[in-house]
Amino acid sequence: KLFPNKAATGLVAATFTPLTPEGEINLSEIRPYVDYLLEQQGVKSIFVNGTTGEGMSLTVEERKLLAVEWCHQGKNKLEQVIVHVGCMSLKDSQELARHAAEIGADGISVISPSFFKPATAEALRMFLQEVAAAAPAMPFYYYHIPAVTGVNLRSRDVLEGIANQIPSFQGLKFSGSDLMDFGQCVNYSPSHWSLLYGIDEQLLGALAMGANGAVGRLVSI
Ligand SMILES: CC(=O)N[C@@H]([C@@H](O)[C@H](O)[C@H](O)CO)[C@@H](O)CC(=O)C(=O)O
Repeated sequence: KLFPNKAATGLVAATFTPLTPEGEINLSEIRPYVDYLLEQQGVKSIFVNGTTGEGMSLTVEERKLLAVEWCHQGKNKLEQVIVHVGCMSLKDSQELARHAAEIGADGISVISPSFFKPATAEALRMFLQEVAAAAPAMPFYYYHIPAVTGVNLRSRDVLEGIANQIPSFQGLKFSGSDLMDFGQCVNYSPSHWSLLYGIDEQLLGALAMGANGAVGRLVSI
């Protein structure tokens, strides 16, 4: 099998990015953070450089340093380290995707570009495809978060035929409140995909609809 079924399920912590008082990334906090998540929260998987981690406000270099440290500290301890690699620039996203593969991350995730927004689901799929192709063996998760991106395309439309364009497609991180769209994604998805819900306050509803897990901030603190 080209892509072993290694989808992230259960609780996934959306990690904060530790900073020094001067605003520099503080890598020394990551090891105790991993231990805290495992020992105090019972969380075995993490989602780094996402919304909570303020990935979109960091430089590509900072994101790489963080991804390296999370993977290093999580090795043989965490089940999954998923690295968010979405950027406004396709080339930056591709660079981060390649980097995540090189450092042994377990998956990558990509948010929609949000300054020049894709007008159609097909246009967004093409962007995702180009990023995924830079790291074709990395399990790939589309990250839907319309309140932040302003991209209100239905995830169900984005998923249409996506496995043909992205053979490494592994699932969806759905941080939207439209449970009808989420439910339609559940109905469409093959069983080896993982549908991770991202609004902690609505998690019970999403679990009832078939979510395989959650990516959230409330377990990260
Ligand atoms: C906008 C936002 O930060 N949403 C959070 C939620 O965990 C959110 O903090 C929670 O529902 C509390 O409102 C997660 O979806 C974030 C997340 O998965 C990420 O950091 O990538």
